[in-house]
This record gives sequence, C-alpha cells and structure tokens, in this order.
Amino acid sequence: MAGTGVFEDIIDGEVFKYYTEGEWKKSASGKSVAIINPTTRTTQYKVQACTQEEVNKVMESAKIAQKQWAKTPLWKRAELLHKAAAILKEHKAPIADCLVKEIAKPAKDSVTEVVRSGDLISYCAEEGVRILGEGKFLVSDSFPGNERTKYCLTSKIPLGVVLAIPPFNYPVNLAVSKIGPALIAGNSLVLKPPTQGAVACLHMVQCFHLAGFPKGLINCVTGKGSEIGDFLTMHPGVNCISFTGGDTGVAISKKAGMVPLQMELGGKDACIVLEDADLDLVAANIIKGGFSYSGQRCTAVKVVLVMESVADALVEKVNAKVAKLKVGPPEDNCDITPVVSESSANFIEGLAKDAKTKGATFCQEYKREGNLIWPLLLDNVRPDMRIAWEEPFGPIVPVIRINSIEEGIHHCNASNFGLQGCVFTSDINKAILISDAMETGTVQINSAPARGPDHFPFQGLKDSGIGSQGITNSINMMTKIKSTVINLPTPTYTMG
Ligand SMILES: NC(=O)C1=CN([C@@H]2O[C@H](COP(=O)(O)OP(=O)(O)OC[C@H]3O[C@@H](n4cnc5c(N)ncnc54)[C@H](OP(=O)(O)O)[C@@H]3O)[C@@H](O)[C@H]2O)C=CC1
Ligand SMILES: O=C(O)[C@H](O)COP(=O)(O)O
Repeated sequence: MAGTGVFEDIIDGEVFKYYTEGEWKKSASGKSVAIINPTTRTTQYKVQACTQEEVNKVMESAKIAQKQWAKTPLWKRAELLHKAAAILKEHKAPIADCLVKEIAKPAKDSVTEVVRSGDLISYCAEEGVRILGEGKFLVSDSFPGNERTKYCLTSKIPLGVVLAIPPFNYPVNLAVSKIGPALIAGNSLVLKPPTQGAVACLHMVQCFHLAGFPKGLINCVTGKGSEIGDFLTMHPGVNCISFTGGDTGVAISKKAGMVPLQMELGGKDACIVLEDADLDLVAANIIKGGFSYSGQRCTAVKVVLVMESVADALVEKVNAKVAKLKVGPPEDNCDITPVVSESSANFIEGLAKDAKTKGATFCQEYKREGNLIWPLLLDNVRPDMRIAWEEPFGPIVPVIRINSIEEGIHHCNASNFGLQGCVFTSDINKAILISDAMETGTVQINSAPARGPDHFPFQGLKDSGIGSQGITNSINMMTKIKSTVINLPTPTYTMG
C-alpha cells in the first residue's frame, strides 16, 4: 500500500508531499495534481502542485548542500549510494505496485524496473569511484617549443545543481539514471518526476532519505510539467538539465540557459530484415521489441522494413505470436496493458485510422476498450501514412515491404529521429555495413533495440536527443574539467 510503513511520512491525508531540506513538506499552494490510474481511469493518487516560491527555496537549498557534498570523499558518496540501492530493492514491492497503478506497467516488469534501478545506482557508485578517482597529468614539453617547466593537473569537478526530469514510462529507472551519476559526481539534485509515475518516484526518494544523504542534497518537486516545468528549466539556480521524454525536450533545449543538456527524446526505431535472416528470431524480437509495455518504450521497434521476398513468411510468424499475447490489466501480468492516458490512446487511434483510410492491411481488427488497445500489426504500410513516420508509443507496429537494402536504409535515415535501430541477417559483413549506414545512436544486430544494460552508452541522434546516457557517459557529462598548472623556474626531467 502506497504511503505506508517506512513510507508513511511521505503522505499527508490523501496527498503525497514534496521533498526538500531532508523533510517531506506540504505545498503552500493548497493545490494538488490527480494521478489517473490508466486501467480504472479514476484518480489513484494526488501529489502537491508546488509553487514557484517553493522551487526557489529548493534551488537555494540544493545549492548550499552541493558545496558541502563536493567535499565529501568519493568512498563516502559511494557508500551512501549503495545504501540507497539496497533500501530501494528491499522495498521493491510497494514501489512496483505504484508503477502498476500509475502507469499500468505489468506487475513483473514493474518489479524488474525497481531492481534494475537499484543495480544501476550501485554500478554508478563503483564506476564513479573509479573514473572520478583519477585525473590527467600533462607536461609542457610535449608541445613544440616548450621545455618541461609546466605540470598540468586536471580533474573532473561537479557542475552544481542538476535538474532531473524523467518520463512516465520508466519513472524510477530513468530518474536514478540521472540521480546516481549526479550524486557520485558531487552534484546536488532537483527531481521533477512525471505526473504519471510521481508517487513511485516519491517512494524512491524516500529510500535515498532513509540511506542518510545530507539535507538539501536531494530534492523532489511535484506538479504538472506544463505548469511548473518552464520555471524549473529556466531557473538560474540550475547548472545542468538531464531530461528524458518527448518533444518537450526540444522546447526545453531552446529555453534553457548556458547549461549542459542531456536529452533523451523520442524514437522511430527501424527493424531492417534481410532475406537471409532467421525469421523465427525476427518474429520473437518484433514481439518483444514492438509490444513490450504496450510499445511505450522509446527503444521499441517502431517500423519493420522487410525484404519483399520474405515478408509474407515473417508477417505470418508475427501474427501467430500476436494472437498469443495476453491483453488485460497490469495486475495480471498481461503482455498488453492500458496505455498511460486517454490522450495517448486517442493519438494511437488516430494513427490507426489514418493507416486504414490510406489502405494499410490490418492483420488484426482494431479494438479498444478505454485506454486498452489490442495489439495491431499493420502490413503493406506506405510512406504516405502517418504511422510510417510518427511514434505511436502504443501497441501498433507498421510493416513496410522493401526491395533493396538501400531502400531500408533510406527510410530509416529519412526519419527525424535517430535513437536506435536493428538489423537481422546471417551475414555479419552486411550487418556492419548496414549498421554503419544507419544514422542512429545505436544499432542492434540480430536483436531488438534496447537501452539496457544500463552501463552501455545510450544516445539519440537528430531529434532523438543531445549527448549520451549510460552510466559512465552520464557521470562524465555531469562534471567539468578543472586544471591546475604548476610553473617551475627551470626545466626538470624525472630521472629513473
Ligand atoms: N529517448 C528516451 O529514452 C525516451 C523518450 N521518451 C519519449 O517521451 C514521450 C513519452 O514520454 P512522456 O513522459 O509523455 O514525455 P513528455 O515529454 O510529455 O514528459 C517528459 C517529462 O517532462 C515533463 N514536462 C512536461 N512539460 C514540461 C516542461 N514544459 N518543462 C519541463 N518538464 C516538462 C513531464 O512532466 P509531466 O508528466 O508532469 O507532464 C515529464 O516528467 C515519447 O515521445 C517517448 O518516445 C520517453 C521515454 C524515454
Ligand atoms: O525510455 C525508454 O523507453 C527506455 O529508455 C527503454 O529502455 P529499455 O530499452 O531498456 O526498455
């Protein structure tokens, strides 16, 4: 039950509090934001609608706490992160239950997300101690015309206050993928969780609180992004923004000040299938890649580009697997659960209707009950259909038949997105050539796109993002370089 046991402090009546100064607080706004359960379509939880004044205080608190935290030994930072990871995993059940109720994530996937998040935090701690524990030592005479009279010591220092904004579909995992690197690098953290997923995030924040992090170091403000978001991202107290979500990120990148940005945005991940592909493997990966969590993954397979000669056989195999997908509530661990909101379901429906009007082959009847949309494979999709280019973020996968590899690569690269892609073939030489030609941050060979494991670099090109995530890259992105140069009166060379 949310807000009970070790989590009882985070709620007041029926409204969850926000967190700053090491305390759970009620907002002076007197307003709350309802979190609608996608399955029941009724209000499940309520969180505070924080005020701008409260954001100002949070930023000041984070700034003060960061100065002290930057003087905390790396091993101590890591120790606290390991504690938080252990507490998070210890309480995976209530946090997972929040995910089930807030974002209709299947129960077992919800538990997996929380455990994966604990593992991510611990890996952050270990990686941070390694990479932040070393710098560079440069000598001047490696540059022409110089004697060895200068020693340059460089180190990675924190940026200051990191603003973390995760999306609804991995509210815990994509929060800690920002929090862990920020903290181990010596930064303080202000988290603005997605409205759908906010209560799971607040429970996660309580785990950091119980681990004993310094007051003011970690803060969590709640409220609709459309209401409080701009005030946060344009706040002068912010020294770095790490955002994951949709087009909102593009708007933020135009409003933010002179601060480092880490943006993971939308995707239209293409799955290119060659004639020599293992079609059983392909079909299994289209199901896993295209329909997991009802397609609400930025790395979902979002368009299949299959050689005409094997298209019929592939579509038949995929349809047979679609028929076996369990559709229903997340509590029953169904494969296909309600999408996150009515607006999302309406958007998906619009794409399906457009495809229908323009002549796509519906391999299944379109069916929807509330936010629950039955899995749909669309064959004979053409480039004039919206589904060929737009990101449904739903259980609908378009198939475009191609007659050459070049045609597949062209469609993939004509997209404004460039997150991931995948190619299925038994010829590794062709796979590498195609991977090199695909303008995406990652190409998976003979498997569906995926961000995990979380220590792999993860980046979007073009409209899919700025910078690179993955634990090591995130830690480095949340630091800057400081140089100290020692000037000697006369040249000296260290002798053996
Ligand atoms: N590349 C990646 O790794 C991922 C990309 N995505 C993409 O995100 C979309 C779906 O996720 P979704 O959560 O709906 O994305 P949104 O962009 O709508 O929201 C992402 C986050 O931004 C917040 N937000 C909204 N408006 C503002 C604002 N003006 N300023 C600051 N923050 C704001 C949201 O808060 P609130 O919920 O209160 O509106 C939420 O926490 C899809 O396009 C998907 O592809 C999603 C996950 C991962
Ligand atoms: O935002 C997303 O959808 C996630 O980055 C996908 O992560 P996964 O590929 O590990 O499920």
